[in-house]
Amino acid sequence: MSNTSSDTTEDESLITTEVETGSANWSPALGETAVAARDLNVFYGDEQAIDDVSIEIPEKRVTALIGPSGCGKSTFLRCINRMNDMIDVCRVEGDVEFGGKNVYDADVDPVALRRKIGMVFQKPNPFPKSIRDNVAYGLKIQGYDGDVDARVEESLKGAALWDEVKDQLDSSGLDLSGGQQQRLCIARAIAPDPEVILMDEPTSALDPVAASKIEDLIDDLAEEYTVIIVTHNMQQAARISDRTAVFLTGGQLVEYDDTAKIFEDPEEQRVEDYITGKFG
Ligand SMILES: Nc1ncnc2c1ncn2[C@@H]1O[C@H](COP(=O)(O)OP(=O)(O)OP(=O)(O)O)[C@@H](O)[C@H]1O
Repeated sequence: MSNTSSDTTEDESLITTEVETGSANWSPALGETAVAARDLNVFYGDEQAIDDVSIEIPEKRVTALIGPSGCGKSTFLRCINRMNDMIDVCRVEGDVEFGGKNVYDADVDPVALRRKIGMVFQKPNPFPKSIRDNVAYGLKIQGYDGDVDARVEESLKGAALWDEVKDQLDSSGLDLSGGQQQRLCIARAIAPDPEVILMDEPTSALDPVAASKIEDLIDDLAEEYTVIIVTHNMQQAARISDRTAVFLTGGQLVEYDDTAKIFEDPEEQRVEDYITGKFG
């Protein structure tokens, strides 16, 4: 959607790359690639957390990253918007392409990148500020010169929270329920008009009703945004994602395909064993 936005600068623009044809597990109907990793290796000191991962993630779809604890899902997710830059011992080799550019190129501004690739974390983390200011925060930092209140309303509507909070925009975001706080964080992530939303286990700290609302919301978000979600919940991955990437121990991407294929007829025995609960 923001390909056409007037505030998109050349540096930030997303030049979507054509999906390689002939790839055995690629459905042409998926459209263009939003994010691609090429020969990605990630290390924490001497420990390798991602092992030579290449993947093309389609735009405006939900892609789930699943796999046992410690297999590198969160590390991979954090590579996409350079959140791993914050970790001193972390070293990244290879490319992550977004907008036809490697996000690790020297001239990429990580702050601008994170406006285009927003992130939502496991535990809702609103700022100790009003609901309005939580959503407006990123807009103010980027010097947004449009109508902030209108953008706040639009973002809260986009996060399916507006009806619940429209009469209390000056109340603290911390006074909301856990599920509402998480939707507030989603509103905060979509306010700067991103193209990709990364979600790291966004429902695992929520009760089932709140989690179900976020799942419905993710489905709606994928009409406008590319959603990449780490989840431990395989039913959730099966319910909400179009594509599923299975990481296994050692940071290897073992299988990546349409979600139905992964859950019904995976190619790899190790994937079948993981999905049927034989390990992990
Ligand atoms: N900040 C860090 N410093 C050092 N090692 C780390 C750091 N973060 C992750 N690791 C290591 O990298 C590997 C991958 O971790 P990561 O959190 O990416 O896996 P994960 O699949 O997301 O795990 P989980 O499902 O438990 O969240 C693990 O061995 C972990 O111990």
